[in-house]
Amino acid sequence: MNLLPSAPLGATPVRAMTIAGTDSGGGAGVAADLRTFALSGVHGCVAVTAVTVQNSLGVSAVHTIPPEVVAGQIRAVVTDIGVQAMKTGMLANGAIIDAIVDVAAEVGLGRDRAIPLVVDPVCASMHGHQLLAPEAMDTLRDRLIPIATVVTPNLDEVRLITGIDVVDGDTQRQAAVVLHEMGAQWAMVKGGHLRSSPRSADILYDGTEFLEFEHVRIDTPHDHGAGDTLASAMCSALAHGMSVPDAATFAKAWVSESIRWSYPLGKGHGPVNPLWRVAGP
Ligand SMILES: Nc1ncnc2c1ncn2[C@@H]1O[C@H](COP(=O)(O)OP(=O)(O)OP(=O)(O)O)[C@@H](O)[C@H]1O
Ligand SMILES: Cc1ncc(COP(=O)(O)O)c(N)n1
Repeated sequence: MNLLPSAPLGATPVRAMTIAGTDSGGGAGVAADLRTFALSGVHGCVAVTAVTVQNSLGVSAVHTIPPEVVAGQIRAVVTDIGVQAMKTGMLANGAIIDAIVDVAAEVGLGRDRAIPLVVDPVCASMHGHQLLAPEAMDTLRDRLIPIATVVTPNLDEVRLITGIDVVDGDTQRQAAVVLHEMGAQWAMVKGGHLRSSPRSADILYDGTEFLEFEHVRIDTPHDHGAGDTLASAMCSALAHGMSVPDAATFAKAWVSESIRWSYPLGKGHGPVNPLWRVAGP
């Protein structure tokens, strides 16, 4: 695959920010995003939205950060360090989403603004634990998705956001149309959960054409953090100035390799592993 360029040692690199929760097991959330940012030549900045008590078996507690502290982290970074792209992951509740959308208008974040925004609409962990309050769904739909440069739901999230039950490529494309109509500039509907298919195919749509990104399905239980890794790789590529389709091509190859080199950890699901980028066999 084509890799993104790194800045020469000592020079200021491209910057990106993740607005997401922490995973104490280090598999998903902020930890996953920072691994991908660093390994794809990007300095990663962080706005923490929630602290989760989490391991390979699941999430046992969540502590949310006050909305004004989330907005403060974003404002502090944009006004000093400057970033070329951002992504959202776990946002926990509607008040945090409102704070992000408000500060986004202030700092020029989102579609048709200076800083592109990847919205990974995380609703639950892979173990089924809720990571977004159900009453926040309207705020996600009405306020955050309309400022997304690209929104990247998995099939469970598609069902919660659009009501569409994706069972094949046709319903996947139908969901992408609805997400685009909700205001996202691009919608990328991930097919990782269509487990009956031998290929894992994601559909990208911008209101004019459907693009498909696919890879043979890798047989592993260790796919914790795959969604975060796809979205942060796309964020890195956008920070480097790539178009959304080129960023999606890069991110799909990046996450596929990271799933291929995932490893067991704990008694449950191990994490995907972008360290293939530097640690060869
Ligand atoms: N077994 C697999 N083999 C190859 N690619 C996969 C596999 N599972 C998921 N993918 C790809 O990984 C990316 C993440 O997709 P997925 O639909 O699993 O999202 P997600 O549920 O948000 O991820 P996760 O919950 O694991 O963080 C997509 O590009 C998807 O096609
Ligand atoms: C803090 C945080 N953010 C995101 C996820 C989703 O990742 P997954 O679907 O692999 O559990 C998670 N489990 N925890």
